[in-house]
Amino acid sequence: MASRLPSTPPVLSGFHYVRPLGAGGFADVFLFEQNLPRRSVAVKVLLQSVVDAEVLRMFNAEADVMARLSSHPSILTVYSASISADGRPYLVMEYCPSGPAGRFRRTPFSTADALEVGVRIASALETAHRAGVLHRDIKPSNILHTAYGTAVLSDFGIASSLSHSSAAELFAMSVPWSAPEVIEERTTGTVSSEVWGFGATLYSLLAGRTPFEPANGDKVTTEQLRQRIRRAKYTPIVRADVPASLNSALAQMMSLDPRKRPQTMKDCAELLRAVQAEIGLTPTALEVAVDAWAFAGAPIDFDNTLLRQPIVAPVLAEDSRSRARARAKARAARPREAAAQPSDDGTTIARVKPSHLWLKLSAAAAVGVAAAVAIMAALRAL
Ligand SMILES: Nc1ncnc2c1ncn2[C@@H]1O[C@H](COP(=O)(O)OP(=O)(O)OP(=O)(O)O)[C@@H](O)[C@H]1O
Repeated sequence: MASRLPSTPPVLSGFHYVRPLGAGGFADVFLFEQNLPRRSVAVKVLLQSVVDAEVLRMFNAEADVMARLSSHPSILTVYSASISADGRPYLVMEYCPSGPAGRFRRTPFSTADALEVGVRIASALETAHRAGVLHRDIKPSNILHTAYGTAVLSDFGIASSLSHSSAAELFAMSVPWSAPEVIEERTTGTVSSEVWGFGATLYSLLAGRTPFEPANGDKVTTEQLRQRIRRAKYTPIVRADVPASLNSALAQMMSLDPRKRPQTMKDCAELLRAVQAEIGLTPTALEVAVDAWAFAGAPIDFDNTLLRQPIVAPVLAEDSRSRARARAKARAARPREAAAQPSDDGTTIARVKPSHLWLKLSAAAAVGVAAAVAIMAALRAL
């Protein structure tokens, strides 16, 4: 959390301000009460002082990425995004009462809890990767717990495209959880560097310290920490309830050579699920979006720097009248007697609609009655 006072909460129509929740590098997060539907929401507001084209680009990308991904059960839900009356872009999100960030140093996670969180977050990341998105900032403070106690991945503030855009030029990192190749600025992010960040995060939750801090509690400078990460010497977590297989999985995720790490987040999840099975736990379900979803929709534009707001579409009377005319014209042009439908094997089946049948019967009856009247009149005239 940033060591500064939170900015003034924005005045938002339809929401009541409650209290500050936290502060990051670019934004403050406040608890608000939404009026309709009534619910508590977390509102992330960009700091006025940092709003420039690059920050707007990151904000737009975060809003779009989270909206695209937040139907995943382990990704924080975003409800809406807009701009406050005083010009600050904001995101309205699901409120999460807690997260591991504050407590993992005091109370490390049990192996069972860490494995469950691990499989959930690995599923979320695998889904993001399949949608072409890299998170690029995996760390304990970006995992939150929902009101129902489940872990969700948050803060896609520096996310970028897997297929690279100008966002990929940006080097951004949280050193204790960053891969050696990111620390050395050889890459801005890859699936392999995410695997490292994920392993380092899981290690932190279990060990109560980040993986390259000295185990004896000695303090190190950021530069010393960078050097230790560059050497990537894995220190096993010595705890009775942490099996060798879990240390081995974490060591693989934090291999110096990216080619020796698990190749996907799904592979990471499977390693953790195998540990769960080994120690008698029911493996946590792997929730990964199907490909049909991952490839649906336009790709996210990571370069958009516009000040965007929701638009209320005007409904023009003239427009709706001309659309009604067009609909009537289309109806008139439709064939009267038959509606054709292709069947599965390509055969076209024509059905006569019952209403048309009724019209035909009525017409036939009318013709019959008229003929009878004419015959009667002719007979009378004789
Ligand atoms: N949905 C939420 N519900 C509750 N608290 C939240 C929520 N989102 C963020 N917070 C709190 O606000 C703090 C700031 O969040 P933010 O996403 O700006 O970034 P950060 O990861 O802490 O910082 P940075 O992005 O600079 O690394 C978080 O650490 C967390 O305590």
